[in-house]
Amino acid sequence: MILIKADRLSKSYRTGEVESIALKNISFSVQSGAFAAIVGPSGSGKSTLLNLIGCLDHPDQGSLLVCDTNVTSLSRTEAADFRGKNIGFIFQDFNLIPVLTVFENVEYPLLMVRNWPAAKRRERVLQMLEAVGMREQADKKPDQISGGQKQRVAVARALVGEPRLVLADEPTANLDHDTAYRILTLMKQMRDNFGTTFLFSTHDPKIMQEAEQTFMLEDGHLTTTGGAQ
Ligand SMILES: Nc1ncnc2c1ncn2[C@@H]1O[C@H](COP(=O)(O)OP(=O)(O)OP(=O)(O)O)[C@@H](O)[C@H]1O
Repeated sequence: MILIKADRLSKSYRTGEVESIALKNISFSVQSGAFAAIVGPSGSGKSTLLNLIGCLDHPDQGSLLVCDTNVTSLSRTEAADFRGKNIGFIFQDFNLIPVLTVFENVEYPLLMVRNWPAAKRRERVLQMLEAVGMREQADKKPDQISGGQKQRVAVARALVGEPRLVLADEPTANLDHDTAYRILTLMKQMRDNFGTTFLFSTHDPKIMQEAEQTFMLEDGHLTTTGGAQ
């Protein structure tokens, strides 16, 4: 089953008189359960593409289907509702809330988008912390854990609301290679265990090899696709 289908997507940014083309006529699809990477150098359009798929921005042209929804022209409220139900996000700088504990950071999305009783929330958060190997650290604050551990917590937070899709913008950019590799292994394990589709961006060829499907971007053009279509 196809989870993401992009057809001739284009996106430009205008700053004063200057227009920069971030994506030009991008077409591709991602199957449900994929572990896929968008690869390309800095400025090639990776974040722009992830932002469109995550409904954080609109394309100028083309169509985009995500989780059975045409997201091309959702309103802000519709987009927020769609994201809450379907998409988890992982960021390169982890984006944990410093004043909250590990447990509270993972619980946060449930408080925002799920009307679950406290006991059910607690059970789900502990299940996710267990899955990423961070249950013992539940009461610590983000500044008391390592970068790799922070990203483990971020993986748990992304998955806690049972999204169909996780989008990760350079999730390993701030990690050393061994830790980066372990985070990718963890993400793949989560895909295997929960069936969640993962799409992540990277500029690192070594990290790219961990993906089962790759999309290469260069100056806003999709130059190569590899792996399952
Ligand atoms: N908000 C914006 N305003 C103006 N130009 C932008 C904006 N966001 C991105 N761009 C431009 O669009 C192009 C693609 O940028 P994008 O951030 O998507 O690339 P990227 O591959 O994610 O790069 P990086 O790896 O450095 O994050 C670049 O030329 C960039 O300068």
